[in-house]
Amino acid sequence: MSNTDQNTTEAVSSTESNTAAARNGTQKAETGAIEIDDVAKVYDPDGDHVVAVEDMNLDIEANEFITILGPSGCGKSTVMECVAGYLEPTEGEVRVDGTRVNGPDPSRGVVFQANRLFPWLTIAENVRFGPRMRSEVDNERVNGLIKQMGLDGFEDSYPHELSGGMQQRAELARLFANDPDIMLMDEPFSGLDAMTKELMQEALLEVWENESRTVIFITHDVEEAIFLADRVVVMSARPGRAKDVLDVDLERPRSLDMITTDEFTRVKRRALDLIHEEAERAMEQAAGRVD
Ligand SMILES: Nc1ncnc2c1ncn2[C@@H]1O[C@H](COP(=O)(O)OP(=O)(O)OP(=O)(O)O)[C@@H](O)[C@H]1O
Repeated sequence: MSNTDQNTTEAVSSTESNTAAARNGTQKAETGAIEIDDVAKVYDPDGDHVVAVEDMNLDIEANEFITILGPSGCGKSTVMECVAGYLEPTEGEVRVDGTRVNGPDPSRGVVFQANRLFPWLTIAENVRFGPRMRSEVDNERVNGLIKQMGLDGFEDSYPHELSGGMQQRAELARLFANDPDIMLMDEPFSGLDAMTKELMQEALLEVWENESRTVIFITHDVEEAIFLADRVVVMSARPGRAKDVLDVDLERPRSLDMITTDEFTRVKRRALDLIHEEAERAMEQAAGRVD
């Protein structure tokens, strides 16, 4: 084995033991740092040349919870898909723990707005699916996640027998069961009623606070973005880039009554001002008044 191979093997195994220890709650994993480095993405269907994202730069630390806000069509999903490895940037690159992203990887789990549970599998089978594919089923962990998501008693139900909120909770349990270092969530709660959404936010934070991972969470809901995040990224109108990054200086664990604090109000006011500016710019763009 070359020195380089040996070093790499040692680095990987120390990362694995670090991750395992962190999942057992003894320390935080240090994997899952993301660098979005000068990323641009141009879509060119039928020669239309849509510059979706340009000059996008963002460094995210391992275990950070980042939310992304921005006007419709500004490129939020495009950025997330570049991090997931579903899309290749036209310029620049995304690195995870220093390594360039070249395609999808199980260490980066993705959740979309519409849940992707398999309709022909029960809830427990859905949650077990990823670990089973890797021959790594830990029934205690799967049952624990089902319980944490308030789904005990529904293990043998099929997705269509559950409400939308319960299906989305099953989707979260499935995501955590896959044990990704990075969780990429594209408006996962946007179809839910206000009460269910609050319960989902609390459930997500509860599991995340126990088992730190890096999260990028896209939302159009300013309060949701602030309540969940360590930092809120506000993107500019298309072509999207990080217009500003707002620190959320609220202690954890978070509770919903924090939305009345001065800090919450400060961040909310700033976020709304930025979004308003960008929404106006997007409308002027659409009307052909600015580039
Ligand atoms: N496959 C594609 N081909 C052509 N254009 C695309 C494609 N995917 C996205 N776009 C365009 O790129 C821009 C950014 O899209 P994207 O979905 O990333 O934005 P978004 O901020 O996530 O939008 P929303 O908030 O509405 O979900 C939009 O103008 C969109 O129409």
